[in-house]
Amino acid sequence: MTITPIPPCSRGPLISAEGLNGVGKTYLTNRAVEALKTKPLMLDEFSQRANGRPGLGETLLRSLRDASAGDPFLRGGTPMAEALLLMAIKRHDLDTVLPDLARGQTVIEGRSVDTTAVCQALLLHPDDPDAALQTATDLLDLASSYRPLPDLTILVTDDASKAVERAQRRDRCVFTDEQADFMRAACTLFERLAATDPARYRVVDRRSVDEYEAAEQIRAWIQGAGGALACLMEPWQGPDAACMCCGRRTTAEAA
Ligand SMILES: Nc1ncnc2c1ncn2[C@@H]1O[C@H](COP(=O)(O)OP(=O)(O)OP(=O)(O)O)[C@@H](O)[C@H]1O
Ligand SMILES: Cc1cn([C@H]2C[C@H](O)[C@@H](COP(=O)(O)O)O2)c(=O)[nH]c1=O
Repeated sequence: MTITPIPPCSRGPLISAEGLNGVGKTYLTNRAVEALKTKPLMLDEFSQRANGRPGLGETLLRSLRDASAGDPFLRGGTPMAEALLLMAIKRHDLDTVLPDLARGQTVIEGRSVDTTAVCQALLLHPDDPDAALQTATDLLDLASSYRPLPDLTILVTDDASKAVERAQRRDRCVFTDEQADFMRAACTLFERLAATDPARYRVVDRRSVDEYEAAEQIRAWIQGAGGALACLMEPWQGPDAACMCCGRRTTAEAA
């Protein structure tokens, strides 16, 4: 029996933008996209969904908002149950863009399962950064059994205090000391998590590049993400499953 590899999938790349509230994900990604001839499909961050699109994802998000009584990090006191709901929302997001990926469109998610891994791991281990890192990695493994991880994850990072300032100015609010501390811990954990998987993450650090360079780096990463992508498999179906985008199986038996 000979196994003949088949050509790469014609799907588009799935890219996520990650980082703290107010770090500039939306601002820089929009700047980057302005410079692209072919525009990606942008999947809104959670706060942009306030007015509600119909559907299951929105309903799940509303129940998290209700249960967390206005907490900016959707903390309702049961971090693992919340983690599973957040992963379900991110699975729902993927479901809604599968037809776009299948026709070759680039899709950019404003936040993906890495935010879930970081925030929920910090809630599970508020005083133990190493345990939080291990749990964040484990939560990403769990998330990757719900849905494929993004092909590329762009982490925008900065001094946490600068991100806090920008988010406060934008939202005309003042974070409590506890919320600002949570953001500082999330900043460190995002950076440590990114370092565990350099193949998937690209990090733009606003402490060392200005906004023009940052937007240009992001543009180049988005532009370079397409082409020669592997098929997108249902993680829970194993390696012989058909691609969610092109419908093919990754290996074909030849006579
Ligand atoms: N280089 C910059 N110069 C001026 N304003 C900026 C810059 N970067 C970001 N901002 C502003 O800071 C605010 C926060 O940025 P942005 O909304 O992009 O953050 P974000 O990472 O998407 O945050 P969140 O996840 O909370 O939505 C916005 O009002 C944005 O316009
Ligand atoms: C996806 C996700 C989000 N959050 C938090 C992070 C923010 O404080 C809000 C949503 O804001 P956004 O920047 O507009 O997306 O929700 C979270 O705690 N866990 C998550 O998985």
